[in-house]
Amino acid sequence: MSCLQLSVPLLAASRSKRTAVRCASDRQELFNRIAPVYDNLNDLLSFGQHRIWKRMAVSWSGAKPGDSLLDLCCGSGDLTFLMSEKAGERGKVIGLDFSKEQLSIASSRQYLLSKACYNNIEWVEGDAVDLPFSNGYFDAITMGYGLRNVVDKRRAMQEMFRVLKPGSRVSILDFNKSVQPLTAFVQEWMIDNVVVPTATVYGLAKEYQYLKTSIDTFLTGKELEKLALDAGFSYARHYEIGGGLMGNLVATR
Ligand SMILES: C/C(=C\Cc1cc(O)c2ccccc2c1O)CCC[C@H](C)CCC[C@H](C)CCCC(C)C
Ligand SMILES: C[S@@+](CC[C@H](N)C(=O)[O-])C[C@H]1O[C@@H](n2cnc3c(N)ncnc32)[C@H](O)[C@@H]1O
Repeated sequence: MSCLQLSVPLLAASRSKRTAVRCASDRQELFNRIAPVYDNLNDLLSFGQHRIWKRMAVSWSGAKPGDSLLDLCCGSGDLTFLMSEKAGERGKVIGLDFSKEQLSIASSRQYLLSKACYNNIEWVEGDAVDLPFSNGYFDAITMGYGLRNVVDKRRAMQEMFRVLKPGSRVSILDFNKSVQPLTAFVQEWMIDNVVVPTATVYGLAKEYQYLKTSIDTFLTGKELEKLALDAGFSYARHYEIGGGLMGNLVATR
C-alpha cells in the first residue's frame, strides 16, 4: 500500500524518517503528474467556485500594497497571482512549491497572463517544512489546498510562524473535514461519483481518489485552530465556506 492510501494512525505508527520522506516524494510525483490538467479540472469540478474560495483566502490574509508576501504550496499559482495583485508593483510575492511541473505551469501562466504587477512574483522550488527564508520576513502568507498534502503539518505550521512578521496573518484554505455527517456524506459522494469518474477519463483515478484519503486523515477546524495555537500563533479561527465543503483557517502571529 503506497503512503497515498495510508491513514494517519498507520502513517504515524510507521513514521520513520524514511517513511515520511517517501510519502512526501509520492505526493510530489502525484502533483507533477496532475499538473497539466489540474487547473482545468478544478474549474470543471467546482463549477469555477474554487476561484471565489481562493479570493476569500487572500482577503483574509490581510495582504496589502507594498507587502512582502508568500504563497506556500503555490502549485500553478492561482493564489500567487491574486497576492501579486494585492502587493502591487511596490510589493513582492514568492510562490513556493516542491513540484517542478506545477512551478513550470505557474511560470508559463505568468508569461501568458502578462499583467504588469506579475513582475513582482518570484517562483521558488522548496519544501514547506524547511523554508529558505529568514525569521519575520513576510507580511502575510497564503496556503491554498496545501496543508492537507504536507506530511509534517506541525513542522509546516511552525515554519509559517517563524517567517511571519509579528502581528501578521496566515490564511490556509483547504477542504473542510466536517463534523456534520450530512456535509461529510455529500463531500464523499461528490468525490466518489463525480470527481473520480471525471479524473478517470484523464487516467488520473488514483490521484483523485487520494483526495478522499487525504480529507479523511485531515484535521477538523477545531484541530487546525489548536495546531496554529500550539505553533505559537496568538489567534486562530477556522471558517467553514462553500456550504461546509471547504474551510479557511486564519491565524495571527
Ligand atoms: C481547488 C480544489 C481542489 C484542489 C486540489 C487539492 C488537492 O489536494 C488535490 C489532490 C489530488 C488531486 C487533485 C487535488 C486538487 O484538485 C477544490 C475544487 C476542485 C475539486 C477537485 C472539486 C471538489 C468537489 C467538491 C467536493 C464539491 C464541489 C461542489 C460544487 C461547488 C457545487
Ligand atoms: C492541491 S495543490 C494546491 C495548489 C495551489 N495552492 C492551489 O490552490 O491551486 C497542492 C500543492 O502543494 C504542493 N506541496 C505538497 N507538499 C509540499 C511540501 N512539503 N512543500 C512544498 N510544496 C508542497 C504540491 O506540489 C502541490 O503543488
